[in-house]
Amino acid sequence: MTLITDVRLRRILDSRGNPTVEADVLTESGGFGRAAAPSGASTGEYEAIERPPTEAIAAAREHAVSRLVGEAYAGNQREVDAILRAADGTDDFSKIGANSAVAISMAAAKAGADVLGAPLFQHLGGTFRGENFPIPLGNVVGGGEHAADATDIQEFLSAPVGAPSVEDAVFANADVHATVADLLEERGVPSGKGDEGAWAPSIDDETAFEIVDEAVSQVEAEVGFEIRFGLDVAAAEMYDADSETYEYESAGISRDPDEQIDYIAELIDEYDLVYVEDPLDENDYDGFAELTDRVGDAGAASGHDSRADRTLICGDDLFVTNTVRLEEGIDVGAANSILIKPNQIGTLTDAFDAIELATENGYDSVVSHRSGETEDATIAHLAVGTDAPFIKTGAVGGERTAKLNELIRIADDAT
Ligand SMILES: O=C(O)[C@@H](CO)OP(=O)(O)O
Ligand SMILES: [Mg+2]
Repeated sequence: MTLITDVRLRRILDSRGNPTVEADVLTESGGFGRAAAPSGASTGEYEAIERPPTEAIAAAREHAVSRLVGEAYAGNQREVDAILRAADGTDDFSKIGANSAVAISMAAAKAGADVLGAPLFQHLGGTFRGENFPIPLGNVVGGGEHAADATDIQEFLSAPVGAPSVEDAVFANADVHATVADLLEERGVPSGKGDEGAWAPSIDDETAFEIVDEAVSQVEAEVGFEIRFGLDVAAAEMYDADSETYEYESAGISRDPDEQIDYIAELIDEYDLVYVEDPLDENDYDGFAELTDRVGDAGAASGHDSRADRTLICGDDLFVTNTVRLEEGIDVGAANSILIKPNQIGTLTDAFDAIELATENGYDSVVSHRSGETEDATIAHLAVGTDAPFIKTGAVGGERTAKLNELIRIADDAT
């Protein structure tokens, strides 16, 4: 019944106004799934390859579509994804493009769920997936590759670790975002927004820490549950391999790797950070291991939610959702958490395998959006279906709220 009868591919707009790939998958019994590929700006060196959409679509039509149509069952995700891999024939999807691959993979999953009449998270995770919801990490101030003339650190992330429900958590992050705007206005700092909807004022990192710390405390007092915050340093973007230093350009500071580790450890201590993503370059497994060893056990939330019982050191560009790179990290104790971005690796199967490997080894998974997004909400279902403890998908903005509102609907049994 879920035999794929058609795969249609087209170019659509993403949130940055760039073209991206959308896929429709149709099945024999009338099942339908539609999904679109997101796109990164601070992409990791080891990510699967995103091809220009026109080329990715042509290549997928030529090499993948005929292998799926009349051959594969949308309900059998591993089969669909294995066919995509075989049709591509490379390790990094450089032939059909990870953008075509991930769009087809996610659309097939939705078509499979549609035939079953089940919500996507249940098709992906099974009936007995449990009752947990991920804690949303909301980007409230940012710069780096996501906004010009703003903070060096790419993302300051509100983390409502004590929220009693996903709905409370989503609204708390929106409150923190709004409170940051008030605090910026009080200081007379004008601000636009970056690619993910976070405020992108022309302030240094130190000022951003003060403002986010204050905003989080204010909202915490209002809502009555614990809110902490975290960072995506996106340090690979500031690492200069020639001088072997991290360049904080707006602050005019250079840090060597040891100084960078000390700096991050001090920030965790001073601001009681619950989450730090990519604090070091994407090739520095040993540095990640040293930092994790120093701070990984710190920062337990005060008893609200056992899912936030330590400081997460998360590998994004380090692991690129790739089980081979994650294995290397596990071997040396680099990080205690992995960012999961399906388009970094190309298929839902690969993303699942990374989550499973992480869980087996005590690493927390953080399912994530990209800076370039669409209204596609698959990652909300992926996070719930895999029981991921965190999801990072912004705080405001239509392409971000598409996922956040879907989480609320899932909790309300209304998808
Ligand atoms: O670095 C990141 O984690 C992401 C998403 O926030 O950014 P991008 O999609 O630009 O890689
Ligand atoms: Mg990142």
